[in-house]
Amino acid sequence: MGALTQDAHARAAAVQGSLGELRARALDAPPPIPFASALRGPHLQVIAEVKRASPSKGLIAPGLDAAAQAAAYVAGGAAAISVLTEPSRFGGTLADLDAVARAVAVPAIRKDFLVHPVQLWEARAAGASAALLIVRALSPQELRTMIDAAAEAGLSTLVEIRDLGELDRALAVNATVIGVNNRNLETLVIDPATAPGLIPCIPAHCIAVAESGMRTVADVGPAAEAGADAILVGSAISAAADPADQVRALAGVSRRLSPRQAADARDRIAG
Ligand SMILES: O=P(O)(O)OC[C@@H](O)[C@@H](O)c1c[nH]c2ccccc12
Repeated sequence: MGALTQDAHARAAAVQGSLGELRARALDAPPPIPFASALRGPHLQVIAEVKRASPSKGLIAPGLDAAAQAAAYVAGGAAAISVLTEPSRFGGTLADLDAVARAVAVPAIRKDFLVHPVQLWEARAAGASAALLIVRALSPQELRTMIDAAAEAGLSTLVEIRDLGELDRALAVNATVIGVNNRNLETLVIDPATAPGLIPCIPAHCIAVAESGMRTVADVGPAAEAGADAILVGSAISAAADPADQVRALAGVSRRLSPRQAADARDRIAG
């Protein structure tokens, strides 16, 4: 992940001079669509991702039409669309984000290794309603700066964690939508037990999202059982012959309706 964040710093530096213009474009963009409220419901909500490629899988769907793909996801019931904008490993572009935000009436999320506020203004200028912040990729000071900058830009955040220490850092900056990544971004290895293990520790007032490595309804079961409000799915649906149908199947899973009991869950992990 070091290389990806270094790269992100270089990309941020390259657009630094355009901050004024980006802020002006952000103010002209259609207003952001509420993100957190889109992710609560009796069924598991699906954040469907537009993903052309990845470091672990290589090319997934290099030729996909981002806007058409997002429209198909929404037809299948997706509550929000995640759009990779990282160019070197994920084949993403800000143009994809812009196209998706124009094509659908659900929140679009900028998915990238965001390290600098100017990238949040880029996201809002491209029509995003939310942005991903990866706790592991940011110092505590940077995380605070990015949370504040996102709020100033009018963006909601999806704050990504992988362990209890990172959950505490997310809660310390009042994150409300918290994603638990099953994939270790350093080794790229998926551990499907990560999200189901940590989600019960996420306080009930937050939205809990299980991320990565889920392809089938059976794969989603443990996250739903753990009390996830939403799942984030990319590879499986980006390459699907019928993406609407696949999202529809995943979106049909009932979530556990009892509130998460964060204090108890922590005790179980600690003890
Ligand atoms: O393609 P998958 O295994 O369904 O995963 C989607 C999403 O969780 C993944 O793309 C992701 C989660 N966190 C990230 C951070 C950066 C880049 C990508 C990601």
